[in-house]
Amino acid sequence: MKILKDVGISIENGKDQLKASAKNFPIEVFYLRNGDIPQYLRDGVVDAAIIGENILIEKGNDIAIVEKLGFSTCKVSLAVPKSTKFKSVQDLQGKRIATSYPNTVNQFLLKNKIEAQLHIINGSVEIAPNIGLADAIVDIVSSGSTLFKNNLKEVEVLLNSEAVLAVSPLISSENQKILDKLKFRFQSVLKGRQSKYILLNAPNDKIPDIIKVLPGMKSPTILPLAEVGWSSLHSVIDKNDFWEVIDELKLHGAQGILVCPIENMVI
Ligand SMILES: Nc1ncnc2c1ncn2[C@@H]1O[C@H](COP(=O)(O)OP(=O)(O)OP(=O)(O)O)[C@@H](O)[C@H]1O
Ligand SMILES: O=P(O)(O)OC[C@H]1O[C@H](OP(=O)(O)OP(=O)(O)O)[C@H](O)[C@@H]1O
Ligand SMILES: [Mg+2]
Repeated sequence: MKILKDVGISIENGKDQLKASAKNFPIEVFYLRNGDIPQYLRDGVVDAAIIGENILIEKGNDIAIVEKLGFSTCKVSLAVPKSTKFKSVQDLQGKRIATSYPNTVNQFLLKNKIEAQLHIINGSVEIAPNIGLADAIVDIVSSGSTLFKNNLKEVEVLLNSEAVLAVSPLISSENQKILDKLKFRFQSVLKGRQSKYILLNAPNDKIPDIIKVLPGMKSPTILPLAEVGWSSLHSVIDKNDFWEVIDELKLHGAQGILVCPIENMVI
């Protein structure tokens, strides 16, 4: 809902309403059960969906991903009780594994030539070893606190997941055009989230060194300050390089450094 809001699409949905229209963009939004979405896409009931990649891997291998969206990141992991001496995945031979992700687990077992017994359950998977239902589990791990609370330890990551925009194979060319517009807006917001706008003041003789640290989208903007011999530089930096860049800029004589968030970045 936040990414839709950030791309300027406002959804009019009353309390607990499962179908809503956008006020200012030609889409309808359905709030559907996560695990049902791959089938809705396959059948063309919906043209596109925002869904966890882990669910597509489990139930919708045939469905194309349009864009990775960078939120709801999690792993699908194998975990065993803390007290279990676990050396390698071969220790799973003949063991019982509880999971809501049977296809993902079966593929993993096949790849590792392991024969194990699967217990498919829909939720509260982490409790399975404690109630004697299984020797190991495969489930979503994010912070790891659910594993910790249930005395389990993660021993293998089967896959990494994040929210994605997925498309129905039956989408019409008319609706594909709308989806392309949506994808473009998502990309602009995601690039913006990844970047910061930076402004700083520097003596003119330091500008060549500073430009090397600040490549920007094309090249930095340089504006003269009222004080002779000084300029203001504006540029865009990657959020992840932020602190290293600031340290280098200071070394090169930059002053009055301002860093601002970017709402949208259209390249
Ligand atoms: N703790 C978490 N941290 C990050 N992402 C998560 C977490 N739990 C779930 N997700 C992501 O969100 C998606 C939906 O979560 P989950 O499967 O828990 O749905 P749910 O709301 O419990 O739905 P359902 O009731 O249909 O099972 C998951 O497929 C996964 O991609
Ligand atoms: O590593 P953590 O940060 O603890 O997150 C992982 C937990 O989050 C999800 O459960 P959720 O709270 O969605 O409950 P659910 O079982 O009802 O889906 C998932 O099924 C794990 O149990
Ligand atoms: Mg959940």
